[in-house]
Amino acid sequence: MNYALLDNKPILLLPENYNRIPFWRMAARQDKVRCPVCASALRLHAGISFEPHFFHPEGAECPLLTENGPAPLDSLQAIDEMAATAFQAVLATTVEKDHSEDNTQEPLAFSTKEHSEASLDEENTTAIGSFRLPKKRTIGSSTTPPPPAPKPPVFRKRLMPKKTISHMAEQMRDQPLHPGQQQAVHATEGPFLILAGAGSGKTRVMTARTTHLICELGVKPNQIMVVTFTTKAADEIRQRIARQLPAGQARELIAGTFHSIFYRMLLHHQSDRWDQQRLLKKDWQKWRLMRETGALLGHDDLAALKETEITEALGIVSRWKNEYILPQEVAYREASNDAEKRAIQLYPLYEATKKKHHWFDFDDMLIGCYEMLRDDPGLLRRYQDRITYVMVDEFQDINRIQYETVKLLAAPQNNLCVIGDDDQSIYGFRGSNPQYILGFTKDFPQASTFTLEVNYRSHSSIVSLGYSLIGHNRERWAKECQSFHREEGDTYLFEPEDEEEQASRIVDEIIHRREQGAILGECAILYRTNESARPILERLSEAGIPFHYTQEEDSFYQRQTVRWTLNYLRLALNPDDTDALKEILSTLYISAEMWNALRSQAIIEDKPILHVLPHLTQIKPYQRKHMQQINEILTACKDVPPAQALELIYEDGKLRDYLKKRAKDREDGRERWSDELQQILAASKRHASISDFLAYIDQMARQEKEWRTMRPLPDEAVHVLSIHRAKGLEYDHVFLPDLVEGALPHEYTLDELRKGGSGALEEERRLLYVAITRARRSLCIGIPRERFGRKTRTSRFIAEMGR
Ligand SMILES: Nc1ncnc2c1ncn2[C@@H]1O[C@H](COP(=O)(O)OP(=O)(O)OP(=O)(O)O)[C@@H](O)[C@H]1O
Repeated sequence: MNYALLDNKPILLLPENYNRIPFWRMAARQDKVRCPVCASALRLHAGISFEPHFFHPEGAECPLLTENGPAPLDSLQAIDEMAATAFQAVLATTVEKDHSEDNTQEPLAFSTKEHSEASLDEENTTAIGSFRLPKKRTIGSSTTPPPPAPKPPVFRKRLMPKKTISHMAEQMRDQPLHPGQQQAVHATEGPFLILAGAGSGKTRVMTARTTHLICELGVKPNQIMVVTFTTKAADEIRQRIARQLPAGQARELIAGTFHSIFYRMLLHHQSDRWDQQRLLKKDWQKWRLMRETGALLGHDDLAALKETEITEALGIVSRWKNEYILPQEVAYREASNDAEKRAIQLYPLYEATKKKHHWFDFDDMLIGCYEMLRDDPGLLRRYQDRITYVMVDEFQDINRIQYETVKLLAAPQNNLCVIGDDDQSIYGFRGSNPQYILGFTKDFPQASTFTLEVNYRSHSSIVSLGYSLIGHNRERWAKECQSFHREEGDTYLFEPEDEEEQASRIVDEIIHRREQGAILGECAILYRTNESARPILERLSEAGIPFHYTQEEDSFYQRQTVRWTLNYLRLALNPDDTDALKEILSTLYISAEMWNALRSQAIIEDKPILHVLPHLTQIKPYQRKHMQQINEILTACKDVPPAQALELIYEDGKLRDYLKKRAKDREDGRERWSDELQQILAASKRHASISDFLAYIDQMARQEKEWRTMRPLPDEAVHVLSIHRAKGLEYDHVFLPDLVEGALPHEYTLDELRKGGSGALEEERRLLYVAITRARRSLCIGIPRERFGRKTRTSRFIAEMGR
């Protein structure tokens, strides 16, 4: 139903007031939205593909519902009529009452506004007769026309592709391998480049090619090396092949990622040197090593470096190593920025320290294997004799050191088949380079090239959106593409108010699809940056929907800025909360040493520590004034909604000033703290009281521990993952949040663009292309109108791909 009562006033869900949905959603959570027939609390369901509506929660008893739960579909109309009559009755009495009490009452669409907004309207408007006009506007005499009203956000619309691609011919349908795929399977000798678009069956072709080599051509499985991008892909190929081969044979196949195959070789020949106990797996292990080394060697500048600076520099070092650029080669390089300068300084030191302690990192495995084969011709020969066929999947993401090693192994026969899609190269920051796929035929002039251009995965409008977008990249191999599926598919664009509402809409949509028969495991939410995941995970948790999520960052609520902010709120509720006060002392410029003095004073005066703060003798007059203010602010915060309290704490309480100064002192130019403040603010807007908000956060913090250990069955949980991790995977329903400038394309990319480089923008476009092409049937793209409390701009990619 699209009508309900809010505080006994009728509200109507009509397109012109859909912008009220976040507020009504919150009111419904607080049981303030009621059914006009039975007066029970209603919930609001506002997803993406369907009209928003109010509904009775499970177990409600209402004439609108049958005894056995919601009424069957065929009686819906009768129910609607019944409710509408009841609603009209309330409406009539309300309007009558309103007219008799106040003849400036707004029309129905506006009578539903919440009080704060209504009073704001009164402040900013002037009453003339029964009309309200905005202040600072004159009537009639003005020659300048009023500025056009901003376009209302799009609640939901179909996103139509800019270019429509053709369908595959009817007579070629329904065969396990189509002619192009068959050709790729049967061409086995010599170098071979398969350029394949997204969803064109690369995995299928690799599997079929391997079985063809073994079953038709009698090649032994241990003579074939298949390199995949993920262990999961290697396992999948092995499983598929196992179904077609005698027992045990599939296990002999040399299949895996570059790292796993090369590491096995290293362990076999140099087991002492490559003991996995000596592997530096995590970034923190590396930066700690560097910091300690710096201190030991008396490099004060190194010891003073921040964790982020060391990690950033080691990222550059890793890229150099993947490009096989050695420390001595970078020594004389002119650094293009500070990070590169630090990397030049760190690289030799990092390598020497590792060597001294016999440690190694993942990049060393690649270099180690390459050098082992290059420097031992006898060993190389043995491998070359044994491995007679080499296949490399996701070749667009290969880096130099991997490519050089593959070339060594494939020689001299060069039965080297590489499969890739230059449009899906998304690991530039790790040293991978689409130039290797684009230049393969130069390295192997005798190579045959095939293209696979039919997309078998996605419904046609999804394929068209992907190709409309990627066509804007200059550095690419142009491909003709066709769609196997004739169904158009669902492609939606929606513009929620902010990231919180965006998460609510996605989750409501998933609930709706589940009711329509969709499997949760076939729904995926793909994000560009980790920040996008938080509200989504929280909303999934609230709705009790299981999900798969690999924690990639620290918990949001454990971050320093967030902890400080929440402790201010805790103190507002309870000035006796000593733990909270102790944590925020530094933000008040009170040293930890004063804590004991404060406690003694509080005991003597029998007051909360917060209240004795202004009376401390050790503090300066300006501090005393600030402490008094803090006490006043926190007292004022107690009874206001958390969002209002946060504004007071940020501004009047000067928390924002403190964080800004702190970031400046640490020369940490990144505005992460500011985004974090805005994220807390956005989250708080969904709660009416501080206690409600803090209880919610405690619950989320508890649930987060469960998220880390939760292992639901694949089909029974929604997938929440980064676009990078989604490569090679596919889902029926894909949701892409935050298609705004600064998120996708990422802020770093925009920085590079401002400096004149366009390479990073092309990689971001490829990233979005990968995301879009993961979807089989439906794709929903969210454009929150605010993110981190700031107005957003729609991602430039939207206009490139659709209309
Ligand atoms: N000849 C075919 N007929 C019908 N379906 C096919 C055919 N070939 C592949 N498919 C299906 O198309 C989908 C995509 O195939 P696959 O995952 O092998 O593509 P891919 O090229 O590896 O994709 P991507 O690079 O985008 O990850 C799969 O669901 C697969 O089963």
